[in-house]
Amino acid sequence: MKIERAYTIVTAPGRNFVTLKIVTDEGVYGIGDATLNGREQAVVAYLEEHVIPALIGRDPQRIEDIWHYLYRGAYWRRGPVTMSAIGAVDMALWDIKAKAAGMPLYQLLGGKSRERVMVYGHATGKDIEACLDEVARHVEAGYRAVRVQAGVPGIASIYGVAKKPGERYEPADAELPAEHVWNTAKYLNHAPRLFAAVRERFGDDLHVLHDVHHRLTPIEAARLGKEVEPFHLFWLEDCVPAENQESFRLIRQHTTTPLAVGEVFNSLYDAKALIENQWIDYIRATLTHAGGITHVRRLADLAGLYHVRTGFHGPTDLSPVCLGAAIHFDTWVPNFGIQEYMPHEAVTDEVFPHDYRFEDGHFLVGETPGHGVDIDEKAAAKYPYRRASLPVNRLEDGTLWHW
Ligand SMILES: O=C(O)[C@H](O)[C@@H](O)[C@H](O)[C@H](O)CO
Repeated sequence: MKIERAYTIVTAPGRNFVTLKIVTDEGVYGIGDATLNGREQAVVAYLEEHVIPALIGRDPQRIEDIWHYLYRGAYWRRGPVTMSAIGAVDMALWDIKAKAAGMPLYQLLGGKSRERVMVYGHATGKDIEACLDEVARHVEAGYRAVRVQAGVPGIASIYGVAKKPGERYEPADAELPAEHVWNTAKYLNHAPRLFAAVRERFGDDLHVLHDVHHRLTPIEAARLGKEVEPFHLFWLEDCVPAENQESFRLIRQHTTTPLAVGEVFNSLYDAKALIENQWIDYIRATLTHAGGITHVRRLADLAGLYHVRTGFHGPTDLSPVCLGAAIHFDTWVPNFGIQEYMPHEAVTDEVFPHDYRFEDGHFLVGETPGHGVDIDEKAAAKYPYRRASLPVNRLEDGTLWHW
């Protein structure tokens, strides 16, 4: 088998997505998700100029060799653009291998470790009351786990909370970055009240999660983790920016609140110290941004040695292709924790037909050979790319902060 053709498809059904399609001389094709929110065209250029020309004529079944060819062979290692491009190639090649074998992807990985994959949904509201109503809506829909984010009095806009009630939250909401204002003291005083209210209304059984979105310093994160211990969070996510993995040592010394991190990681090396020192409980790197199935499998295996479980990133800015492949991975991976789920818009699902199903707070993997997600190129052509950027955050004195 040989790779005959490969090309990128950029489409915006609801939001921008980049898909790589690899076609073989035997007619089998595979697709991979290459979407890097707010930086989509950088990955397209990387794929078209540097990756696709080097793939033509290669044997698509040699996934391992192609992975190293693209990683070591670039000389310049890691980084979100490179790793998302490699991730898309890798996902498409696993899709091809599984189709050629006539098996759903999870079978090739090692078979089912579980019957279904628990997900967490997002409940957000402009204040605690509105957020509780959203939690109730999720519980009624069958969710066992819910991430809660509420507006904070005195902070005009907050991460995760839509501008208008009932509106979908999409962070890349402007052509150039919108400017938000942040106040750590107000947030820290308010956040524990939200978790107290959730426990009060929904009891002990619901899994409650929260995303700090990288905004605290280590000692502030330690305070938050410690103060919310009575509310037994499933996890506290991205409590500090994690380039300095050592920061988590300090947080860990102060709190038993479980910690999750890694959605912006693109390599095992971003998480190595976090895992080996058991400073975290859940690793959130996912297939598109961290070099595909081949690399994330190594990361998950390392994590498993240290009791760290997976909790893959699953926002709407990863396409159904990444989500579908992730559900196969989640079905197989022994040290699975949870899968994030932000439902895509109906137009997105129309462009990306798939066989995974959501039922009773869980995903059920499909049985179609491959990863079970396709792209309808005709439908995709109806939704042209529009530049969209993630916001920036400033402190009240104008200092640029972490968004
Ligand atoms: O926990 C999450 O799902 C995330 O924080 C996302 O929603 C990011 O903000 C988004 O992926 C940025 O592109």
